[in-house]
Amino acid sequence: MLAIDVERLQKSFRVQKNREGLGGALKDLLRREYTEVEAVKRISFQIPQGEICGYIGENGAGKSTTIKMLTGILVPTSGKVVVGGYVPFKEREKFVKNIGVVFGQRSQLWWDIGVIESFHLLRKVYRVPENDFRKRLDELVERLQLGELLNRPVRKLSLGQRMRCELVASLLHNPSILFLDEPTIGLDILVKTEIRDFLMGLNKEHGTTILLTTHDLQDIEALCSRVIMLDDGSIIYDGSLETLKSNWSKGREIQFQFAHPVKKAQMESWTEGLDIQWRPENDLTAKLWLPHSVNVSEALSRIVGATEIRDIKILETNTDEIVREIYQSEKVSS
Ligand SMILES: Nc1ncnc2c1ncn2[C@@H]1O[C@H](COP(=O)(O)OP(=O)(O)OP(=O)(O)O)[C@@H](O)[C@H]1O
Repeated sequence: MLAIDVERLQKSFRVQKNREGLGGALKDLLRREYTEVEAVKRISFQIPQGEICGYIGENGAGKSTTIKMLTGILVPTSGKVVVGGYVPFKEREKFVKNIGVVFGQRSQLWWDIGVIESFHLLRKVYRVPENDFRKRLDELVERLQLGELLNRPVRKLSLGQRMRCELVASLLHNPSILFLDEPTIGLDILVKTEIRDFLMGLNKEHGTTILLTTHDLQDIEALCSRVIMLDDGSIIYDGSLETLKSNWSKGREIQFQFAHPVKKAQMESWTEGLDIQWRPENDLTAKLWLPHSVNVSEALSRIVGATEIRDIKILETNTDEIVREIYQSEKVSS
């Protein structure tokens, strides 16, 4: 079953033009002029139930506008949007029972009351039966270790503590689809890891579909099997992170640990004639940069034949760099 079905979805905003100077301001008063901003340009994608999908793009690419249409906050200008079997902006009451939303920069909790009071209020909003609520709350509190935080007012929580509470709040009604907008923004690496582990577990155990918007590509690497990349309102990539990396990385890096000290000139002599760069770190370790054009097995056999190797490590392609490059070139084929 499809959790999210989007076809030729489009959103334009009418934005007031501001003319320059005092004369311009007077003219604006008498006769306003407007321009159209097309924030989302006829995008189509389908997300099956149980998938974790990353939704990425530069500032202003149209991510929030899409999420707002998917969660029923904004009405599309045209196109089809069905989430959990409902049209979000039309069937709001039934629709919201099926989704959870966490906006990293905005809270759904009441600032001055204890966290547990907010949870009770949300139970009433979503009409969750008391027994189901208790069971769910106990499970979530244990998973996210909220125990002693429950009676504190939200304003006295750290950002990491608040984010954990936000996640619980979004899941109390057991939604099958979760929208996360920058859920780890501003958090330290420990809390980020905790949240990523929690989301992974949630997806595995409950089959929760997750659409994750983030600028933190480590979130994507840790969680997403699929990534949709947006640029200027259009989808420029929809596929696996692996394919994105292999299509876009220019090569790979291999780290060698030698059994005996080696000088850079010696390393270069082993791979003479190959378009390869050696970067020694000390006498016993060096990194080798191999562009895709170079035959890896030829390079490796030359090196292994020339010296004794203690260890070889193929280093991960740096996704941040790849994505930055794609944003800059603004073209990608899936
Ligand atoms: N309410 C609005 N009125 C007019 N223009 C808008 C409105 N909301 C968004 N836009 C414009 O639509 C475009 C897409 O904005 P959107 O907020 O969806 O981008 P984003 O990818 O979420 O960016 P960010 O990463 O900065 O949150 C931008 O040009 C933005 O200025």
